[in-house]
Amino acid sequence: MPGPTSPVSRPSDSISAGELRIATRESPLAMWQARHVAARLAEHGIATQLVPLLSGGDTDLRPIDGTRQVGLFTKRIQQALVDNEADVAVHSLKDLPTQLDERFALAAVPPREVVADCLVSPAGKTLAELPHRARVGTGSTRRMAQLKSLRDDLVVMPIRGNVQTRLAKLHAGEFDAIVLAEAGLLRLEMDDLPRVRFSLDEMLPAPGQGALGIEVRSDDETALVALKLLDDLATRLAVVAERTVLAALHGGCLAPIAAHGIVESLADQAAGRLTLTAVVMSTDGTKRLQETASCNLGATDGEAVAVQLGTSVAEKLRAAGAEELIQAAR
Ligand SMILES: NCc1[nH]cc(CCC(=O)O)c1CC(=O)O
Repeated sequence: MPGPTSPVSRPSDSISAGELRIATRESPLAMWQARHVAARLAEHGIATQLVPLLSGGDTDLRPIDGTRQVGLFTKRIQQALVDNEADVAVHSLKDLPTQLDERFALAAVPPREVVADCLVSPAGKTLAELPHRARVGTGSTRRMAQLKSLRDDLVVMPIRGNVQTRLAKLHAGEFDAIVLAEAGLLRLEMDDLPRVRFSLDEMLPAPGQGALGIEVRSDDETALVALKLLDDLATRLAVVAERTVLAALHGGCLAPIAAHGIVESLADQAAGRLTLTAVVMSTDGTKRLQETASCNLGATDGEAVAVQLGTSVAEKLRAAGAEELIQAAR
């Protein structure tokens, strides 16, 4: 233990000079996320450089783990870590497959801001205000199922593309409304876009929604120490629990599975508590399985507790018939 006169050692003192290279795709959301991480690191005196990666072309398709279905959004920037073109990969955690690659460490999960989904329509209507048989755009079975259970007259239609593309389709009149993660809109500085936030009871979010996940090479101590500065334990434990449900039910990002974790009183270790709610639905919204469970965090390894909680919630959902609903949605 250092004596009272020793200088206080801050983690950033041990980071050697040199810029950390942050890989980013060129979409506006990806660029915002990379710049956000650069700004947070700058607050700790850590210099960075953005490495924009061209999207499209063969490089996008190089499989890094043998599978092509999962991780479409995340692979290109992971490849930049493997090729040593960059040191830091910033993801929307929602897009990061639950099966993590051992070559990378999830070095930081920064504080989550807005977790909820919202309904976006030209006049900012609530779901109840939309006309009979309104056309609502979403590509997500999770959102489709919850929309149908709220209003079974709605015509839920598939929509693709990035946030800007979806908004353009809405404003071209292809849909009466669309559902988006509010976090994405806020990151894109669309604060003034007419929208109505769903409550968590109406529309439980996707595992990891609204959070970022930052990967570095597992053996890159410099990057690990630097990114650790941005890690928020409460958010990390919540998303670990949420993602454990998805993994345990073999859900993948296309399954009608929602999960939301929340940590209370983390500062007071003895009272810290993690609560997890997860939902599995039929895509037509008529069947809904829901489980909620809590655990004390105590002084134990929080992540192990979060995994246990996620596993036990997934087990209860499975016992209630979750896998049948997930299979049927494929
Ligand atoms: N799959 C696309 C995607 N990935 C992350 C976000 C938004 C930000 C987030 O959820 O963290 C979005 C758009 C959306 O779902 O509306």
